[in-house]
Amino acid sequence: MASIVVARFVVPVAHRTLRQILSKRSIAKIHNYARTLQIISPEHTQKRSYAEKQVFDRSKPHCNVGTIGHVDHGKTTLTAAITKVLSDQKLAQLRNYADIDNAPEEKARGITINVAHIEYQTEKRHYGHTDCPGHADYIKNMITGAAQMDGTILVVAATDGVMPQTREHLILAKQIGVKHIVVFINKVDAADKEMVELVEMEIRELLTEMGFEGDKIAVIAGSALCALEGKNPEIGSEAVLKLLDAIDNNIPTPIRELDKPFLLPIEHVYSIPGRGTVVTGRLERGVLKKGADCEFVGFSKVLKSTVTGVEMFHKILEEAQAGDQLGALVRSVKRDDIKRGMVMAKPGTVKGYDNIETQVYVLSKDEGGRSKPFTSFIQLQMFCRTWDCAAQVIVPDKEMVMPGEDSRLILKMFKPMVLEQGQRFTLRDGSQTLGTGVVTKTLPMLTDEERDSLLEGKKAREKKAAAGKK
Ligand SMILES: Nc1nc2c(ncn2[C@@H]2O[C@H](COP(=O)(O)OP(=O)(O)OP(=O)(O)O)[C@@H](O)[C@H]2O)c(=O)[nH]1
Ligand SMILES: [Mg+2]
Repeated sequence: MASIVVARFVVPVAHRTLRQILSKRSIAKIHNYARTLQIISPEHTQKRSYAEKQVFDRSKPHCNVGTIGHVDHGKTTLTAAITKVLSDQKLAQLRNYADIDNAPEEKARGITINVAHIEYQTEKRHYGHTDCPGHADYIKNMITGAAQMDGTILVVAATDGVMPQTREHLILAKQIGVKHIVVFINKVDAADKEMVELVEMEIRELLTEMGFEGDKIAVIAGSALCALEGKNPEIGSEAVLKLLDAIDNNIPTPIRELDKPFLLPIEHVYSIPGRGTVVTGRLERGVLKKGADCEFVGFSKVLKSTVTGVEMFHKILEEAQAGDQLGALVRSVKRDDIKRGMVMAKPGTVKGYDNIETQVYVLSKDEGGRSKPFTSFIQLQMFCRTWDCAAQVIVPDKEMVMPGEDSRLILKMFKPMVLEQGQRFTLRDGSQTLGTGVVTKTLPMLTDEERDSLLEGKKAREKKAAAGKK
């Protein structure tokens, strides 16, 4: 006991000193370890996010946006300018350029993501804004889900026009499912009017080429630097306000999870004598009511049933809402018919897939990933919601994928599982996490021959491994 008390006092101090020496990843590990030993309270490590939560204004709808675009086109300057213009109206706290670029300490599940998260409000909405310093960080961020943008601000400098990364960022945004874009043509203080018009035409053409509505997308021209420095209001602060207005009106507020059909990833299944089968889990979305028809989907199965009771902490509920940890009593299905990893959903709203296209960020060695590249036909374990399933990987665009790189991958799964576009998952290779990804497309189901060949390949590998052991 005494040692725990001493440790509670010593560790936070030691932590500060250690921080200067150790990498962020090792600190995260130490935190986890210390928390397991109960010598650091979760509050100690989460102090900052609690403070942030207190100021979170729930009276306005929330929307996540961010700045993308070619290097040096002014993404960070624009981010700072937005906070400057809104701070004049008491709707944001001013964040200087240096503040934003010096805040690379965000972490998501042990992966360090060098982005700055900024908060501001307009009259209409509350915003979370992600400014990504560089190309690789932006991609990693989008894929790992740390920045799930509901819409994005594409920044293009009038002095340069469309550049390779403008195009590349747009392709990625589209691939990952960002549907709403507004454009800010920046640096108009340094370009003439014809040039600005030309750049606007060029952007609209590019957007159309990429499958966006190029003619309709809002394009605002201005100067982030002027707005930040409080000069030339017509191209400075006024342009930024116009941009914010375009964001308010062109990026729809995402549908709240409560409005969607219910979905419960199953964690456990129990058989309760005299009552029947109960499934438990955290309701991912929607509202679950007693009496609702439901469907169990996963591991090649689809079973229909009805929810006859909903309970939370052993108390009966009329309905559960997204986020609730619940137990649901279901009619006429046996315990052995259902298993962890299946999904209980409103009938007809989800489907099993075994062939999907994904965008995956492969962890570098420093981030805990593998040190060697991999090629097609590697077999990995895919973890998603409460399930995991073996999958064979096809690398469609290149010879091999290096650690630290992102890549399009086709995953052929051994069993059809519930998957949706935009769903995040993790890929593991034995006990090592290889990468994290997002489902970008579901593809036609595997044929019987394809599935047989997957299984044969698995058997052959197992045989080889067994022979190796002997
Ligand atoms: N003339 C002029 N310069 C600008 C304007 N906005 C930004 N700049 C300058 O452009 C340079 C790059 O700006 P940043 O905001 O760092 O660009 P970025 O897009 O965030 O760059 P990366 O994060 O490195 O991709 C800086 O020197 C800015 O001062 C503008 O409106 N006019
Ligand atoms: Mg920047």
